[in-house]
Amino acid sequence: MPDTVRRSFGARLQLAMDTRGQLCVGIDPHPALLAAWGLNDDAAALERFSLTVLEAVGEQAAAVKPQVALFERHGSAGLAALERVLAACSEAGVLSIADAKRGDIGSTMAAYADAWLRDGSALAADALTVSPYLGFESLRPALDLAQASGRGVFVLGLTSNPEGASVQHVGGDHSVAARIVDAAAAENSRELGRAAAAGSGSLPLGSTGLVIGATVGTALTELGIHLAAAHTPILAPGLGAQGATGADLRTTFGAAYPNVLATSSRDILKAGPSRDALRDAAGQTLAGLAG
Ligand SMILES: O=C(O)c1cc(=O)[nH]c(=O)n1[C@@H]1O[C@H](COP(=O)(O)O)[C@@H](O)[C@H]1O
Repeated sequence: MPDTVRRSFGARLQLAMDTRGQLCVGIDPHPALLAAWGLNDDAAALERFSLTVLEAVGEQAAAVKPQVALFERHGSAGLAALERVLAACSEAGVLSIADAKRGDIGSTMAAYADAWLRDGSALAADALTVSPYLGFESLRPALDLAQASGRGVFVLGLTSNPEGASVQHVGGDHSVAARIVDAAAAENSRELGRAAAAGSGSLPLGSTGLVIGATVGTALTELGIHLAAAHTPILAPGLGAQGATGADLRTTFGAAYPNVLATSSRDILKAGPSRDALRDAAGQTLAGLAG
């Protein structure tokens, strides 16, 4: 990333979605997928798998999202493979979202931010998934470093798994999820206000995103959560393998749908290792998102 005029993550994501559409392809090299692709379950195979996905869908996807857990399975060799995959995303001009779901007390959060969001870090990605369950403000080091370095975060809001409701729905009209959504919106208002004051013009999206599952159905309405007027990017996992469709996304998010980056992993990855088949699968998913 050049040191001169650095664009925000929100601006870069908006450009990528305007040009390529609203699809993020998850890079989740599960052991069963590696086997189905005829690969061993080792670090070299993770890299080959990931680079194949990147080559296949790099021009269709607004972003790719490597699932860090599946690299951690292979210890330092797996993380070294992830470093090379993140570097390859950057060289290919494809936004990378490291799905590590980090969250800790502020002093430790600063170290996670340093690892994933600092220029020059071997694991630097364009954005990182983070967990707010130690308190939204515990994420401050990541929020601040992301904005300072032209990167972003996606904060877990309403996750795609059914168990998430037992924590995230608590509080009714003042649910945990609604508070996270409001905190992200406030963060983006401040960022966009500073950008406008600095003469950067009006930016459509801030750099503090939310994770809201494609599978959440009517939960947004039930919890009284309104996303339409917010400048918050929304990462929506749950397409395909977890059962959600493009039509579900359009219904669930309504007027906020333009801010949604829909993400699918296994449903696309199972088409590999043929690059053409991966491309076709991503193309079909994109067509479903367009309606
Ligand atoms: O942060 C995420 O990406 C995430 C949040 C969430 O609520 N649900 C969810 O499935 N994910 C991730 O998104 C990916 C979904 O994979 P598939 O179900 O294969 O499409 C996995 O890497 C999950 O860890």
